[in-house]
Amino acid sequence: MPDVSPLTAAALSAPARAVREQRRPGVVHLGLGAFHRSHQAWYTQRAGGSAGSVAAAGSTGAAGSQEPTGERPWGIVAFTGRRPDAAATLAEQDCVYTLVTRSADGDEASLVDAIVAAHDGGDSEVWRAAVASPETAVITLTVTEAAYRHVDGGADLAAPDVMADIDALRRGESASTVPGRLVDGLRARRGADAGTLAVVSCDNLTGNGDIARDVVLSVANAVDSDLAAWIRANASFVSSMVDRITPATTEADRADATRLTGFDDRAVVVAEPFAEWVLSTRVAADGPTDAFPAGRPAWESAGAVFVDDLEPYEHRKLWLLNAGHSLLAYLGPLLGHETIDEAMSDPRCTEPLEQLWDEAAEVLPLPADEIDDARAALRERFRNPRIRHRLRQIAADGSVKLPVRVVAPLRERLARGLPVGPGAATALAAWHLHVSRQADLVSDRGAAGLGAESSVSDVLELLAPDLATRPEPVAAVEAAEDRILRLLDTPDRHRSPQQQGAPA
Ligand SMILES: NC(=O)c1ccc[n+]([C@@H]2O[C@H](COP(=O)([O-])OP(=O)(O)OC[C@H]3O[C@@H](n4cnc5c(N)ncnc54)[C@H](O)[C@@H]3O)[C@@H](O)[C@H]2O)c1
Ligand SMILES: O=P(O)(O)OC[C@@H](O)[C@@H](O)[C@H](O)[C@H](O)CO
Repeated sequence: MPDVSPLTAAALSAPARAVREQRRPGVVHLGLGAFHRSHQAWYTQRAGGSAGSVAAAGSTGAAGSQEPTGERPWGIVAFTGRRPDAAATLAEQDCVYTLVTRSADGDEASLVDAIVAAHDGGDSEVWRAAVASPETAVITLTVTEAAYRHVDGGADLAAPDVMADIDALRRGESASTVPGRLVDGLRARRGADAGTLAVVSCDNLTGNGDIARDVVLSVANAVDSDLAAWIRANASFVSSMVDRITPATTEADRADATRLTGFDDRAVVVAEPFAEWVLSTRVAADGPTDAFPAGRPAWESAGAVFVDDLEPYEHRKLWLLNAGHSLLAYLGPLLGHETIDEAMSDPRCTEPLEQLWDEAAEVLPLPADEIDDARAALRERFRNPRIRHRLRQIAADGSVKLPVRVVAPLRERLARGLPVGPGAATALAAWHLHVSRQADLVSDRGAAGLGAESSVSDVLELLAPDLATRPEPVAAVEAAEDRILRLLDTPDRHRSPQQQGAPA
């Protein structure tokens, strides 16, 4: 390989460097993972300022293409969720990183420079100062579904770490959970009299802004009711539907990026070309009257859409894309597959996938042609052979994901007198087999009680207690489980001899 230099801000073109110097640190982000870098940071970059193009030879594109608007371009102060590593890595390269946009035909690399600072989320002093800064107008979140610690109507106040946070916050000390950290930051903002702001959730949950609000207010109430009242009046909580398939980065991805740019980048992110962001403008009756009371980047100029009623968009995405992902993530490994595209080449996976989509389509509040288009696009996106999206990554935390992706549309069907359907039943049965028979693959503390002896009723009790005593769902999932077990016993041309002996 020709000369490879470490990636720093010096790699940016002169106009991009000029834009970067003007960036206003108005967005604070919590959860500095792959998805934030491929999605919100990319939208923010494209929303204002000039291109973040690569100055060096070998570049193949620019992350931003907007002309300067006259307003200062926005910048992001990003915090890791759990470990400091990602912040340290990014900070070492001036927070500039490569986005590899990977289509079925090839890769395009661009540099993203919208992040202006990266910090360890455990550094509570820096976190408080960032949230309390009068320049901060928006907090965005990508912390995973499980991190909200959500139970009906609020945070799980009986969970030991949430209880510990409440005690710590009462003593004026820092918190460790996401709801606790948000309360800690917002208390500092109240203390600084820095005024209103918006909290935007970008995690795969229905009504994710409402969930963020509920968990924050419940923890704040337990700490200090005046603080809760201040947060209610000053912080808007914005729900958003986010979409861009972004697998965890591998060493091979890093090498690909280096080949394209000539830089050694330790914070590369790879994503599909498709991207969607739909944000709700609806506000709570007792909160700020504007969803973004302190302003925001012009994300719409980068393709984001603002709507009053988000529900159809989030249901489309969660009940088709994410439900399909979860079905494949549990069924696929049982059949010897490792990635989404591998599972998509196996009719034993695609048949229940299409059934799952048929079932969701019947209760989606959208025109049939829109649903057909979305399904056609998903087939193509899932089949992209160059996006190696590992089923194991998607499988994590099924106990939190399945209620949102699979149980919610199923409940909607039952409410309308429709049958359970084999697609949803297969997803739930495959999850049961995954957690009860593939312990080495399971990463889900919510599923800890489901061992080899667990039954379908136990599964439903955990995911959907209201369905656990109803004969139809139990029978449908049991029948689906039998079907999967028969598949596992049947030699198939899709399975290598090694795989044929594996699961059971
Ligand atoms: N990757 C995608 O394709 C994609 C697409 C749409 C939405 N999302 C949403 O973004 C989330 C993150 O995805 P990612 O690809 O960036 O994952 P990632 O593993 O790269 O990053 C996850 C981030 O969340 C933080 N985190 C995890 N658990 C936490 C906890 N308990 N408390 C605080 N922080 C915690 C981690 O520290 C990390 O910063 C997903 O869970 C999903 O809700 C991801
Ligand atoms: O990121 P998670 O863990 O919520 O879910 C895994 C995937 O289903 C998800 O990341 C999708 O790739 C994404 O939602 C596509 O926009």
